Amino acid sequence: MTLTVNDLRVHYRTLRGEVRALDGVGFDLADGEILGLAGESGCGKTTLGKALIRLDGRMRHAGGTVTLDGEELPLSDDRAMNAYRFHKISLVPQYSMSALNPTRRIGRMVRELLASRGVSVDTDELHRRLALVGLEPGVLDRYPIELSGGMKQRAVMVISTLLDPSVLIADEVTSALDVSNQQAVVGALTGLRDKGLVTSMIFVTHDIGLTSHIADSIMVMYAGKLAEKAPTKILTTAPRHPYTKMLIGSLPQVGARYADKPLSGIAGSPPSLLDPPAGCRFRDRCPLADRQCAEEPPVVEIAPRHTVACWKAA
Ligand SMILES: Nc1ncnc2c1ncn2[C@@H]1O[C@H](COP(=O)(O)OP(=O)(O)OP(=O)(O)O)[C@@H](O)[C@H]1O
Repeated sequence: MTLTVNDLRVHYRTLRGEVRALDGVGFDLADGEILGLAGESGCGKTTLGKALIRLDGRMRHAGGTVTLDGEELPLSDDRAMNAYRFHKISLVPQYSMSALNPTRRIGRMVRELLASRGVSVDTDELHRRLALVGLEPGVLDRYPIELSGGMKQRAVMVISTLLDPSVLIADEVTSALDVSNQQAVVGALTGLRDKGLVTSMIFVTHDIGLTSHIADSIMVMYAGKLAEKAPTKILTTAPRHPYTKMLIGSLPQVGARYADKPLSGIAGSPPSLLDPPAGCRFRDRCPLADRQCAEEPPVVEIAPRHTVACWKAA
């Protein structure tokens, strides 16, 4: 098992109190697995990715453990995390392609980044990796503004995986791209895994349709908790959590006309994570909710590799 996350709790300190962005999340990431992480805005996807790399000043590790390749990560110790960050676990952050330094050529950024980690550039290897994601060596002499969004995103992916991390977290790397650039980025990510340059991957996205093309399994989060995790085929064709069913049911279908099949959203909104209610957090929006749902549902493995947190899923 590459990564084991157990009852992870990460809060943000705010003037109004602590926001319980991750409130007891647990899952495994197997060797070679690409895990799609889905759920509506604010459910904690980005917080999970950040927590595994660096807790910023407002974030607090409130409990739980993360084990990577058999070692527990010192999440609260920023300095100790340096030994893991980028070397063993790496992140392509949301909006990272727009955050590239506009005054630096790509090649110089690579050299500076590697130097900061005490590693020198192996030019042949760098060219091989660029080719793997469909980029010419010439991109190293270019400024970010000279590259398309998809090229920048692929360059960031190469930079993030130069030290062959065990886990790569890719946060919304396809959101701002057109369909063909999305395909190129998804192809590049799977190529990095298939060539063994990263062992396993967490692919964070709003787009459950796209993630089903790349992910071996999908985890759906709701309001800081795990709702359901299952192999992709099962999660998309036979989901058990009412929230997953509604998410899948609200996906638009190409060719379906609104008049024949109106798009159905999920009425209501998630609870505030400042002071979340007890019990199932989805119950105010759930058509199946009853008195039992005032108790917090346990996360149950209802079939091999299929876990779900819902009283009504059994
Ligand atoms: N810096 C912060 N300070 C306080 N609360 C925060 C902060 N960043 C995120 N949050 C809150 O933490 C919760 C989880 O946010 P997070 O960004 O992890 O969700 P997300 O699922 O990644 O959303 P999105 O898809 O919009 O990126 C939300 O309630 C959000 O408002």
